[in-house]
Amino acid sequence: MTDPVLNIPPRDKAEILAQALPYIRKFHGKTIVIKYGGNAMTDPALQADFAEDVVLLKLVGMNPVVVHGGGPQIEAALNRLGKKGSFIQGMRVTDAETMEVVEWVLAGEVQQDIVGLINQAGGKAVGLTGRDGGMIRAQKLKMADRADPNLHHDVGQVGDIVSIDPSVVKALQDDAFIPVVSPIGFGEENESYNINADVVAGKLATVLKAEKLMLLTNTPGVLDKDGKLLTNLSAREIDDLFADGTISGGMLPKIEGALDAAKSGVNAVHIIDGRVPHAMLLEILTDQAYGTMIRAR
Ligand SMILES: Nc1ncnc2c1ncn2[C@@H]1O[C@H](COP(=O)(O)OP(=O)(O)O)[C@@H](O)[C@H]1O
Ligand SMILES: CC(=O)N[C@@H](CCC(=O)OP(=O)(O)O)C(=O)O
Repeated sequence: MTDPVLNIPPRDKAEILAQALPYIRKFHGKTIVIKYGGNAMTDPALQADFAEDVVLLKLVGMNPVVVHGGGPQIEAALNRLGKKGSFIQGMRVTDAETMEVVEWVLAGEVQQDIVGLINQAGGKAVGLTGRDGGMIRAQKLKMADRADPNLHHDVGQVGDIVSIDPSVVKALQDDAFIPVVSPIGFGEENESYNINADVVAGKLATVLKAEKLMLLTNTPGVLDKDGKLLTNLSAREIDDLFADGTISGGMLPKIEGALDAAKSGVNAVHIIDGRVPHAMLLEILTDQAYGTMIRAR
């Protein structure tokens, strides 16, 4: 499909690669964290394109790490059980039954689909949750209300990341594997936590000292009140957008994850449209500015 805002037609991969050499040199050996949002992965043809693009990045010497979401897929599974999900400030309220569904949908279904597609495209993907290698330690999130910080919301088993140990991801990268991470953490009593995938992607990019963080979603980027694409956003501009309600729902944790990574030293942080074929390759391998770039200052 054509990008609805920028009016960019789908590009042929060969055309992208013709421009790519300087970027392949620049990012050789660098880590690129790619958040693959549940809303960007609804079309099977685009999923196959995504997997091929990840393999291509690996083949030319970069180190892609995929963190996947699955909000719509979790919602569909809950609906099949006669349940309906609810969200507070972009976070799913997660009771014990919902947590079980989250674990089997993310780790059992979505992650394994992505692993299978990457392997089919010629890569060697390995699926991990935050439990594997003791990667993501979490605790129960204490969520303050955005409008009234004295008010707190109980969102159940939603996790706040305590620490990320990236050694399992690094070991896999060094061995030519492509890690595919589900956003599930574990607590002191070995309890499971549901963590927003954007937040995991932001923190993982930071601890891996990634060169780039790309968040693939189902909008052309961050939009202003009139639906116009904002190509560049600083921390201050983001505060204004939070304050006037322009950013809401799933975009709240996305921008938080993005800003956290930008402030912690990840060089380039982009929110881009995963519905555009090869959006990720266009962003990484061409000089085309694309989606919204999040800047620390
Ligand atoms: N200012 C904004 N610009 C773009 N999208 C926004 C904005 N505010 C809220 N959103 C919503 O955020 C959604 C993306 O977040 P989310 O649904 O969690 O996607 P993903 O599954 O990719 O993480 C968009 O589809 C849109 O509905
Ligand atoms: C706490 C919380 O909200 N967790 C998310 C985890 C999946 C996710 O983040 O999926 P997307 O990236 O597709 O939105 C959820 O349960 O939906």
